[in-house]
Amino acid sequence: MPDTASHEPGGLAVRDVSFRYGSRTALDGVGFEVAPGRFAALLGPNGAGKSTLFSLLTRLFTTRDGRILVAGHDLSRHPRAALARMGVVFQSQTLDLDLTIRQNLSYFAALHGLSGREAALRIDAALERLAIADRAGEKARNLNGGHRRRTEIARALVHRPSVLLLDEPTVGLDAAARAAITDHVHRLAAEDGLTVLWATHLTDEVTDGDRLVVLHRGRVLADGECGALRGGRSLRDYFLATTGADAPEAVPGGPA
Ligand SMILES: Nc1ncnc2c1ncn2[C@@H]1O[C@H](COP(=O)(O)OP(=O)(O)OP(=O)(O)O)[C@@H](O)[C@H]1O
Repeated sequence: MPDTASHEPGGLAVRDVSFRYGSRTALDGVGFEVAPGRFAALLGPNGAGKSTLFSLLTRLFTTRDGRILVAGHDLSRHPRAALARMGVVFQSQTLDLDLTIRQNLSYFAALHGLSGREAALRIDAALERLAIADRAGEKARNLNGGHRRRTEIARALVHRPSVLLLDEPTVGLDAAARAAITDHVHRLAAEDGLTVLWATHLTDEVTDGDRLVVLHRGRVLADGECGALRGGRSLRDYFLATTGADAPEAVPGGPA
């Protein structure tokens, strides 16, 4: 049985965060909060600043402008405590293709100080949760893109984070795999209480009950429940009207 009651509650808060690359402003006073157990979509066109924000959230970059709180822990003052509560799925693929699925997760568990029976139980639970337990003994190289992504999500859950960050996690996947992964991660929030921040430029990955943060040219243009924000319009039309940017939303056969 997957261990689903394992995620301590804890939300995410981004407060007045700014970042510049030299003279170029990439983020300008960005602020939003994601309540514990909510799925939040960070929707923005290319160049909006999503990857820059993810780099700040994961401490690849740091800034003095603004604050980030992960499950109540200030990322710049208590980075270890904050990062320990965070799971991350990066945009580019980060599995060791020559290792099995289980080995990839075991290696990651060891980095978090987990080994033996405890690590094995957690790995089993995470693989079950992403419905890839039956592939555990296979080398990552033999998996398709969708299953590799699921493995990365499972790996991000092994240390039982309360906040899960995903940076455009469906890039390069076909419509069916995209729908499956979008659905899996929505369920992690709804059923397991995980706080999720899902960066995307695809409007069909966002559902009406999701928290929606629209980022454009480094600023938050809208923040609220998706269904309420879009009203009678499609999300794509709402997004176009809000940003003036084009959104390559629906891939035929993609998530509803
Ligand atoms: N290393 C860098 N040096 C200078 N400017 C950069 C650098 N990285 C990003 N930028 C600029 O910062 C802004 C935000 O870029 P960022 O990559 O964060 O956006 P994004 O929303 O993630 O877009 P994409 O989906 O294309 O990755 C853009 O104007 C981009 O050109």
